[in-house]
Amino acid sequence: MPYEMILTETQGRVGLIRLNRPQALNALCDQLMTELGQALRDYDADPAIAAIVVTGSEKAFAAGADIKEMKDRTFPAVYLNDFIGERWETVLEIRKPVIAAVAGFALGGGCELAMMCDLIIAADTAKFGQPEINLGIIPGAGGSQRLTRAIGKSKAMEMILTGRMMDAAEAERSNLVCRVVPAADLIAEAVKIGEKIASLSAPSVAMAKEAVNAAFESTLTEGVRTERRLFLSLFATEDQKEGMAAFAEKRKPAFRNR
Ligand SMILES: CC(C)=CC(=O)SCCNC(=O)CCNC(=O)[C@H](O)C(C)(C)COP(=O)(O)OP(=O)(O)OC[C@H]1O[C@@H](n2cnc3c(N)ncnc32)[C@H](O)[C@@H]1OP(=O)(O)O
Repeated sequence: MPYEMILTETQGRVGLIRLNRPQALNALCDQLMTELGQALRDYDADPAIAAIVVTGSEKAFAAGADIKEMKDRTFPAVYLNDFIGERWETVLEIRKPVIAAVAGFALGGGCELAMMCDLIIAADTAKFGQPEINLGIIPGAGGSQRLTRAIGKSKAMEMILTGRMMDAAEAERSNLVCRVVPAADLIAEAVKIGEKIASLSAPSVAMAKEAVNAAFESTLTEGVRTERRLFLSLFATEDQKEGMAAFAEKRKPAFRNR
């Protein structure tokens, strides 16, 4: 499918999706979110791809939902059309690791999209925020929940109640992002993480993702139970035998994803 608002390219076994609506700072309109969802599904289904990087431009990862598109929507329209749910949560359905590579603004829905990804790597130019309060609304794509779990109640409350932005250094200190890198290195570093993941056993990668996500979606007891079930099931894979044999034999493992 030809895209108008995103660009896709593959680098080795990493699928790169670039939001490409520069005139609106990658504001997340319906068309962009539909295209993003399609590209994510395509890479998820592609056996040649092991990890996905979602990025924006130097100036903006995404400045949020498209305010101009959304401003005249009525309650029945947003409710009946399941605004947000319908298009925004595709990234949560993706089984392969999804890395958000954020430079510039990641605001509102942009910050929420980044937080729906499995990890966020940030350029030193990144700015995160949930400024919806300035528009007379609140976060609607999970920001009040995911930001609070990532950075804690007090800081999340301050950001969401005042609309204050957080720079990259603060985002790293607050555990919102895994790492901050110079802007010029952002894509290369994100792809490097994807390539490292691609070199590992796909079943263990998928189960590691499922186990970490269980920490967000269940109680500690349920999460530990999920981890245990996944951990034990990996002993049914050839890759577990190969990984441990390779360690004992002091050689590199040759994983076959089974
Ligand atoms: C997910 C849900 C449910 C909700 C949301 O996400 S609500 C949106 C939350 N985001 C915001 O409130 C951020 C809005 N944008 C800004 O505050 C500023 O644009 C900025 C601080 C990110 C950057 O300011 P700057 O002065 O550098 O650039 P602008 O001239 O303001 O923007 C350039 C160009 O982009 C258009 N733009 C920016 N953000 C959006 C947006 N979220 N929706 C639609 N359009 C956006 C902006 O209007 C301008 O275009 P025009 O010159 O053609 O008006």
